[in-house]
Amino acid sequence: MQPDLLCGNQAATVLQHFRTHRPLVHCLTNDVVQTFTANTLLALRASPAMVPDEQEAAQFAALADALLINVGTLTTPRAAGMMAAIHAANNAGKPWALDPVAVGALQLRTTFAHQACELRPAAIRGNASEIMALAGSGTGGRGVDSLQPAEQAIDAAVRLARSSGAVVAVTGEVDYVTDGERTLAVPGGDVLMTYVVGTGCALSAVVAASCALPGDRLVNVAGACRIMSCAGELAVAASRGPGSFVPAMLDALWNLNEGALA
Ligand SMILES: Nc1ncnc2c1ncn2[C@@H]1O[C@H](COP(=O)(O)OP(=O)(O)OP(=O)(O)O)[C@@H](O)[C@H]1O
Ligand SMILES: Cc1ncsc1CCO
Ligand SMILES: [Mg+2]
Repeated sequence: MQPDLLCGNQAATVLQHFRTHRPLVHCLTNDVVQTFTANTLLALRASPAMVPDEQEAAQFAALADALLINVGTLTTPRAAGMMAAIHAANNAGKPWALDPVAVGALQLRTTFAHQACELRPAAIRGNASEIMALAGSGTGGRGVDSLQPAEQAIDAAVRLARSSGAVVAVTGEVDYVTDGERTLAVPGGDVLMTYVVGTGCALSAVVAASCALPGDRLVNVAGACRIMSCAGELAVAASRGPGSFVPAMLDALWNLNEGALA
């Protein structure tokens, strides 16, 4: 089945909803990407808060609009805090998203991610190797990097969406977003984005936030992907390499408009 292309006006609506609803996003993410993730959400006018302590995480997940669980630098105590937050979010009816960083060969995070998939995530966002490993059709990537193109993970993403109930986004040169029945293709971005740490992790925070916005969750998650890939393109055009890319990316998110998304 050929995926449909996400329309520019659908992405523009998602961007507008970010700016009017300003979702409060509880981010339990890895040590490498905390500041970039928070700044990415702020540039979209959302509100990030990192609250990792197990007791506080359970309290805060019930208050926030959405929760991000990213296993990039998972440790046993952090896993306990994340599980407490997931249960609190579920009990409060709040959506949460999973980023299965480097899931596959490493035991703690792989076991944790499989358990998390049983707990009704609203969305899962990963690169091709991660999504294939989580769907049971691969052993993961090269550390946090993918060894496969996103196209190769579409079937795995569809299976994972059906088994977990989540909207699954698999990113790469083209991003594919599926609810297990419909699949949307989201073009754009630039290969330079893979040479700056955390573009995928920050996207996962935007995906989590998008699940708290009004509208169809599939379109919201695809819109989140388009917002990041579009800002990435604009940032590459305005920068000279990975160093100047990061501030250019935040500026591009801040200034993003309907015309660019179309
Ligand atoms: N070859 C490419 N061409 C264009 N855009 C790309 C390419 N590869 C990735 N991207 C974009 O980069 C962003 C991050 O996706 P990627 O698949 O690299 O995530 P990731 O591997 O989880 O990254 P990280 O773990 O560093 O956060 C997405 O917006 C995606 O569309
Ligand atoms: C480099 C790295 N190592 C663990 S998490 C992370 C961020 C990219 O996923
Ligand atoms: Mg990643």
